[in-house]
Amino acid sequence: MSEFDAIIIGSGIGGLVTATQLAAKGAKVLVLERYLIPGGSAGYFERQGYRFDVGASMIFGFGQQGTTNLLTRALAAVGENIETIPDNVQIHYHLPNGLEVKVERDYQEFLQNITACFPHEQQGIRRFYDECWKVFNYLNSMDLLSLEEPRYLVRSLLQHPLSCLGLARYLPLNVGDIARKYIQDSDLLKFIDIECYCWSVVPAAMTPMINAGMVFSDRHYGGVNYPKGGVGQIAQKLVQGLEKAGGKIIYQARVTKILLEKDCAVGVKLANGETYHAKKIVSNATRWDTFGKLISPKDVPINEIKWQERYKKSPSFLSLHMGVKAEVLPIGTECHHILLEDWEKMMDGEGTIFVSIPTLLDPDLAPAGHHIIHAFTPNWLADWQELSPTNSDNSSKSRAKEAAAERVIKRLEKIFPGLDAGLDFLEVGTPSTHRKYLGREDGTYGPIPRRKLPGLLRMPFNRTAIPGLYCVGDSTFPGQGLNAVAFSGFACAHRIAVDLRL
Ligand SMILES: NC(=O)c1ccc[n+]([C@@H]2O[C@H](COP(=O)([O-])OP(=O)(O)OC[C@H]3O[C@@H](n4cnc5c(N)ncnc54)[C@H](O)[C@@H]3O)[C@@H](O)[C@H]2O)c1
Ligand SMILES: CC(C)=CCC/C(C)=C/C=C\C(C)=C/C=C/C(C)=C/C=C/C=C(C)/C=C/C=C(C)/C=C/C=C(\C)CCC=C(C)C
Repeated sequence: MSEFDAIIIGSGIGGLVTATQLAAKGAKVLVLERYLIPGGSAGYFERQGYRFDVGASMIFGFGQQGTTNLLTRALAAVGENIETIPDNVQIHYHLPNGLEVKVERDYQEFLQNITACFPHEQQGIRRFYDECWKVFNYLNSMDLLSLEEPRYLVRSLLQHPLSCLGLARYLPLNVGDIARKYIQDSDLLKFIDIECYCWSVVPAAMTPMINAGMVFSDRHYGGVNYPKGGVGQIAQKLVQGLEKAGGKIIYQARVTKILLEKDCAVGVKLANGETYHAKKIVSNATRWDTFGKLISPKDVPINEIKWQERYKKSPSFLSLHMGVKAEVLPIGTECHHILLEDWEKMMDGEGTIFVSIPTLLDPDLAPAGHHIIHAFTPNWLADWQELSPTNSDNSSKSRAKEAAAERVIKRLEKIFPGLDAGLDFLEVGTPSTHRKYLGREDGTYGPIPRRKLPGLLRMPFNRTAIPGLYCVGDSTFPGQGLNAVAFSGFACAHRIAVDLRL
């Protein structure tokens, strides 16, 4: 007998949106989280008076209008909301050959900024970004639910025929296909590459146009907004809403096995030996952790093996969580920065540096007179494995961490002179830290195409080939990003609710 309608493995934002949506529809839901607190990559940790976000602090989906404000909507569905602080510049880019661009919240101002750098491409710039708006306006005109639910598709097609057909046209396209229609300047095309890379971890040629429509337009529409109290608040409030709606979450509950009966998923087994049963099982773990670990290799369906031939793990990150004296930040410093000195190194390990300074929006996250600087840069687990304490002595790993942190800080001194001298706190996270605390294989940021694929067409939805088993999070359509995994949560809960006849 099933104790629950649905068990959700993992309390990342994808898992929590699925859980809250189902609980709000009256389902009996259990969330099992291996760590001490909810949120996964959107969690937090506290040290010496600082509250650090685990991941980046650039949050989409908190707008007040339209249908793409999925975080606002997910919270509202369980009677919750979060005070947010608008971020007026999405990113301040510091790029090769002195190219400096600020992506202002105001669309016209952003177009002026980028046109000032490439005046000969004025028309192409406007046409490219206007085409992204077309995608966004299609998405933002309709309820965003499961594309695996035929009645929803028919209803959407009848109510919003232009939006549906427009989206269907863009589903197989990548940003590079569109950008090259309008833009010739090779440096401007490189700028479009980093505009994509900084959230999709692949260049424009491999970044789905639907996701670019979301990011490149919503930053000027709903805007980037920071949750007061830190990114961790989103998961905390979703859990509060889940419990109010009758759902349950258990922490330190690491699922080691998804139980199958007659090839159907019927329950889970925890590391402590306990078992739980439910009508539907949802995995918020990555596909690599789900198929091959939670589902034993002999039971992995063939379509999952094919998926792994098309998608590979993106690198993880080397993260520097810094507490700094306030004087380190020049007046007018923006919250998010991208630093890259050589276009050729954009996708290399330690190539692009990402910076978030959330205390510029919420000063309460650091002791008075101090700021948080979270700097992170792509990094591979393999580069640390031979240094792991099990293979050699711990000190070689510590030295390597110190040296890597020094390299990043030295480069950041160009934007924040005096950073090194102004350091009050430093904690360095490696790919193994991400693997350990987030339970993500190799600490990966998520799946990326192995080669150019047709946009989002090959990204799987929530159902899997194993009856009763669903996936949610960044290993499912439409991929990485908090608002993206929130969409995947809405879609997953919608499909399950229909399957459960709720
Ligand atoms: N925009 C930003 O600044 C920002 C910040 C943070 C995260 N993100 C995005 O969030 C996305 C990740 O969200 P997500 O929902 O896919 O997943 P996630 O990795 O954040 O969460 C998965 C959760 O499942 C738990 N888990 C994994 N295996 C488990 C097991 N066997 N048993 C129990 N619990 C288990 C983990 O501990 C974690 O809490 C990333 O793609 C990233 O893009 C964005
Ligand atoms: C009916 C017929 C014929 C067809 C159906 C067609 C149809 C209806 C299609 C519908 C498609 C849908 C609904 C698609 C939905 C797509 C969504 C919701 C996509 C959302 C994407 C969101 C993304 C990619 C958000 C990313 C955000 C960020 C910022 C991610 C991470 C950023 C960083 C890690 C970098 C941070 C940077 C710095 C500098 C710190």
